[in-house]
Amino acid sequence: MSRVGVRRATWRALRSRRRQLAGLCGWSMVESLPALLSGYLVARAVDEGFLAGHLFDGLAWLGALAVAVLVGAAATGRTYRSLGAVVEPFRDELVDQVVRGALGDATRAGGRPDSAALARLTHQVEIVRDTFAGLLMVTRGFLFSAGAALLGLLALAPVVAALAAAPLVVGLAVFLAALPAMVALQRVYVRAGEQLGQSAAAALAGHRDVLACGAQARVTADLEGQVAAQAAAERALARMAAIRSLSLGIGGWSPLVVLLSATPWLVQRGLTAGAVLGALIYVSTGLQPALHTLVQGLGGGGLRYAVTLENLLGVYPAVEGRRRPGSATPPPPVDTDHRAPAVEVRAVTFGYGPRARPVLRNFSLTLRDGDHLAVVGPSGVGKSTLAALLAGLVPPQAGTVRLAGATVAGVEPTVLARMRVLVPQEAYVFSGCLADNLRYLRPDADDPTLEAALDAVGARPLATRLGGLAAPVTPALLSAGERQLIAATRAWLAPAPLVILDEATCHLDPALEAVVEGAFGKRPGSLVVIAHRISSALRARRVLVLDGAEPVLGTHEELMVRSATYRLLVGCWDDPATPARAVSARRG
Ligand SMILES: Nc1ncnc2c1ncn2[C@@H]1O[C@H](COP(=O)(O)OP(=O)(O)OP(=O)(O)O)[C@@H](O)[C@H]1O
Repeated sequence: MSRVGVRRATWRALRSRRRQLAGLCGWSMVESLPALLSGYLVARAVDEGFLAGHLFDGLAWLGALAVAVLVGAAATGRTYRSLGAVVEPFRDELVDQVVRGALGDATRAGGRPDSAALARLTHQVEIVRDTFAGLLMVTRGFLFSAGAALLGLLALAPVVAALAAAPLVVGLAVFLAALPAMVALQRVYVRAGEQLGQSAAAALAGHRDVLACGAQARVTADLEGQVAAQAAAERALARMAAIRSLSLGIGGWSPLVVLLSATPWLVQRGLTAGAVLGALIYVSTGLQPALHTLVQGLGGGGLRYAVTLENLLGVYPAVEGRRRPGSATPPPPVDTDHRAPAVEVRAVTFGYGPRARPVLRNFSLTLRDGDHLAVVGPSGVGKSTLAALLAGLVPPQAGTVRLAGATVAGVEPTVLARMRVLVPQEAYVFSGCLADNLRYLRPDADDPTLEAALDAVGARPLATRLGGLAAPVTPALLSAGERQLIAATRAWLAPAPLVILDEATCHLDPALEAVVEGAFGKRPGSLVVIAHRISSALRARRVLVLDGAEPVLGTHEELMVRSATYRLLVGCWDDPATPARAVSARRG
């Protein structure tokens, strides 16, 4: 995501809150009253009061200044209220988008949202909120305070305004010229920190694997390299602070020097002592602090704002334009071949680490469109691994997995979502209404379509119990089976031609499981069921037995003859839903 994206998002946030921004500007104007009047009132107090021998007149002018200060202080409180009205809605939009994006990614990938990443992103949203607020405050503070001080200087004498404004402009120009380089360095620093955080977290989470593979030295060297890179980035950023000091020196301090050294000349031209004092007050209490705040604010929080927002927009670009279910842009088309097999696994070898024994070795499988396959085997043999390979969640170390002719390894989640839907055992349901949960993989589905899906999958009683499509869903209050039923209905609605159920109905009673699998069996496309009960195998057209040796593929009858593992599994499965009628139903 580019800087242009950040600029566009910022302008959009400001433009859409013009009224609140006008309020902020109005109160800022009142707040800058002391900055506008201070030098002028002091000049009058000195010239017409104290130097003229009129003590009370002088005090009266200073009293007027005190009133202006009180009014300004009262206005400061109101500026913060207006600031909240501009900043908080922007923050809400960002949070909304980040959470939607994370849920969308998780649902499309058929798993849980990455809560650590989500926490990191919402923390970044808070950073953006705080720095956006800071940026607004320092920018408008500079514009109004420096503007007011320059106006005051003009009122005193145009020549002193020119003497003070010239160095200010040069100092500001130096700072603005260095700003892009500062943003670039800040970006490098933030990226280095993120990379280090991710690598450290990955190393910590996988420390057993690291030890098992004997990779401690390599992992430590990698992390040390990243620590060094982050330190170098921080040093480079710190060096940039020198530029900030230079611009402050030119723009903030040299106007004072210029004015002081020009005093004799100014006095010769008829400038009064009060006017000289007033000009010095404008520079030292108006221009200089305004520039100081701007430079420190932009150079600190402003850089963090730009880089953090850039980061967020890069993860969820829709932050730029709020994405709503139903208005989602369709994912790019998948380059599929309708004549190709629905699933084609060719000579796949996969293991969870270079030294780990492969879970699948030289494994091949072909399913035609409309096929219905059950996968059975002892615990830990690799059934879920096969499901993950078919779903493109893990890439094979050798061989290929193709769905309708398209390779799945390394494909974007949005594209994968068009090719297959994987329903894991841990059903993912999010807080929201039932309809939102069901529509997640098919945002354009209207209510009648959702109702039809509920009927097909046998989820109608659950929907009625919850209170209909608009009823709120609280995942923690649902039973595991109810969550599975919602996830199954969502998958049934998905446009993907291949459905993979990985023990996705294990918490349903056998009768409801039969209804769900029957619904998927009638759905156009292909179905792979990692079987939890023998009844699932009996309903399938073909069964794949994985037992660590050579996988065996066949019908139930064939496998009863050919596979001792299968016979053993059938014998062990204590399944009340295994009557002969299930076999005859399948045959029919
Ligand atoms: N992320 C992982 N990292 C390392 N090893 C893993 C990982 N996931 C699974 N394994 C190992 O791979 C093998 C196959 O696991 P898998 O979950 O595919 O088996 P399964 O047949 O689905 O088992 P179950 O029926 O108990 O769910 C097991 O030995 C398991 O310990």
